[in-house]
This record gives sequence, structure tokens and C-alpha cells, in this order.
Amino acid sequence: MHVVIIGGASRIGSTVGYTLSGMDPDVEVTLVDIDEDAAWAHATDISHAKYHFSGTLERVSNSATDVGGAVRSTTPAGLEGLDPDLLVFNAAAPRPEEATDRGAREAELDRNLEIVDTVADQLRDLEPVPVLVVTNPVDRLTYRFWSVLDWPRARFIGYSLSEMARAADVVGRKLGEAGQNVHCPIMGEHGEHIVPVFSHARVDGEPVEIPESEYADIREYIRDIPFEIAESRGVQETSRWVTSAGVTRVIRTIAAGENETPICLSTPLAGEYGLRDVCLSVPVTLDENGVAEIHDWELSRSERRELATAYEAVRADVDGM
Ligand SMILES: NC(=O)c1ccc[n+]([C@@H]2O[C@H](COP(=O)([O-])OP(=O)(O)OC[C@H]3O[C@@H](n4cnc5c(N)ncnc54)[C@H](O)[C@@H]3O)[C@@H](O)[C@H]2O)c1
Ligand SMILES: O=C(O)C[C@H](O)C(=O)O
Repeated sequence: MHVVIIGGASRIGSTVGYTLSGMDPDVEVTLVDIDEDAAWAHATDISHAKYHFSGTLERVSNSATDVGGAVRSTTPAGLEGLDPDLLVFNAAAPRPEEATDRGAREAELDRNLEIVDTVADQLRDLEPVPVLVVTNPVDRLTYRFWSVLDWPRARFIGYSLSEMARAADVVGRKLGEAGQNVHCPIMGEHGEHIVPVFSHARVDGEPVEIPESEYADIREYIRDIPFEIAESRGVQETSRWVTSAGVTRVIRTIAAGENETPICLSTPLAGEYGLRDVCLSVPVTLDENGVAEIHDWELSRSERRELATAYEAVRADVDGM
């Protein structure tokens, strides 16, 4: 498998490259970035890391020559010659200085829309492959890629899985259960309008009742924690570890060609949950083409209402784009 990371010199993109190369040494990784030197440096450093991870060390080169397991770098001009199986989009403009709170993702919209349009032009001649969008605001940018690239909608996936780990942490603490035994899926927007699907929460695989009195706290924790992390570490340093682990999980699921249990990711909707012309996180199974199936879960009345609110919020921006 050949994974091409656009914005490969970014904090998140380079960490995805490192994590994926460490876990799956045979996967080829190409870091594409306008910062050619930084992309080269990360590719070289990661290829040296593989010497320790897996006893492999493929020569790094800027060419697209097929070398199994190689970690390469190139600039966007080199995209044309690549033959990716999967694209990760992690390119971003520097985050506005004042964007330090929960509005930070939306504050990135205008600058990152321009980058999406530029990159979509560079991708136009490639064969359609899954595009995993990590750059914020995820739902709006996934939608933009879908609108400007004439590729099947199943190819477009927006990453929002970090929220599931955050939910497991807080729900576990509320219930006095170990976080790793908790599964609480999150639908809706990757942002303010998350929809924790409490009706599908599980502990040790069994349905669990979460007291309604805890819902507000749980939501607030999931919304706040990435910004508390960024505040303590520096606003340009977002949640790189959970994000890279989750992105790597999605890539490996696509590479494996299936996942039995649906996970919530953002994708274009065409009538599912009564919604269309928007990207929101919904339960999906994946295969090598992207989204294999959008699952139709029964939701509680309040979950449906929250999903409708997420739809309104994202649509309002999409209308103005
Ligand atoms: N979905 C999530 O859960 C999640 C989590 C964390 C961060 N993010 C988002 O990921 C994005 C990246 O964050 P980061 O801290 O890794 O970014 P960063 O600032 O470290 O890097 C951005 C990179 O994009 C490159 N770039 C800019 N324009 C480009 C173009 N046209 N082509 C190729 N490369 C280009 C830059 O040179 C830079 O290397 C942000 O939008 C951030 O909000 C999303
Ligand atoms: O990039 C951010 O500000 C937060 C990110 O979307 C995350 O959920 O970790």
C-alpha cells in the first residue's frame, strides 16, 4: 500500500508517517509538502527510525521509484507522478494567533479552503482513491473536496475519531469503569456540535445506561480537552498523539479492507439520517475504496435533534463557501 500524506511535514502528518511506518514497515509513505526541506528531513528521520522499529532501512529518494516500504518526500509538483492507494490531507495554513479556544477549528476555514482548492486541482488527474481529511474544520473541508473533485462520494472521509477516545476516558471515569472497556461513538460535527450516541454506549461490549445528569459534563469534556492540551503545550501543538494514532487506525482499516464494528467518521450524506448535501460523522464501515457502508442506527429523539443542529451549523457555513 502507498499512503501519500499532503502536508507531510506538518506536526500531525509527519507523526502519522512515523506511526504508520513503525507499525506497518511494508507500507510506502510519501510526505508531500510545499516545505521541501522539512518534508525531506522528516522522511529521512522516519526511515532511520525504521532501522530500530523493524530492522529495515530503505533508501530515501525524491523519486517515485517503487521501493517497498520506502519513506519518501516530494513537493506538490511531484504529486502527478505518484500512484497512491490513499491520500491523507493534512496541509494547513498557520493557525490564527487568536484561535486558542473552541472556535479555533472554524477560525481556520477561509485559509484552509484556499489550500483545498489548490490541492484538488493538483489531484484532478489522479485515479480516484480514498481521501482522508484531517485538516480543520474537517466536515466543511471534506465537503469542499467532494464538491470540487468529481470522484465518488465514498472516497471522501473526514477524520473525527479522537473524540471516541476522549469519550471513553470521561465516560469510564463517570461510570467507574476502565476507559479501554468503554465504547461511546460520536456522530455529528467534529467541533462544537458533537453528538455523543449514548444510546449505543457499551461497556465490555454490553449496553450501558449513562445517567442523563452526566450528559452535559461528558459533552463539555470532549469539547474542551483538545484546547486544554493545546493551551498547556502551545496553541500550534494540537493533539498530535491521539490524532496520529486514530488516523493510523483508519488507514490500517482501509488497508485491511474491512471493519466489522462501524466507526464514526465524516462523509458526504445523500439522504442518510434524512440529511443531504453535507458531511457529518456517521457510523461507517470501510474498505479499500473508502466508505463501504453508512450504517443506519436507531437514535433517540434527542440524538436526532442534536444531529439536526449539527447539520444546520455545518450547512450554514457550506452555504456561504
Ligand atoms: N481532525 C482532527 O482531529 C485534527 C486534530 C489535530 C489537528 N487537526 C488539524 O490538522 C491541521 C494540521 O495541523 P498541524 O499542526 O499538523 O499543521 P502544521 O502547521 O504543523 O503543518 C501544516 C503543513 O501544511 C503545509 N502546507 C501548507 N500548504 C500546503 C500545500 N498547498 N500543499 C502541501 N502542503 C502544504 C505546510 O508547509 C506545513 O508543513 C490543522 O488544520 C489542525 O487543526 C485536526
Ligand atoms: O486541531 C484542533 O484544534 C483540535 C483537533 O481538531 C482535535 O480534535 O484534536
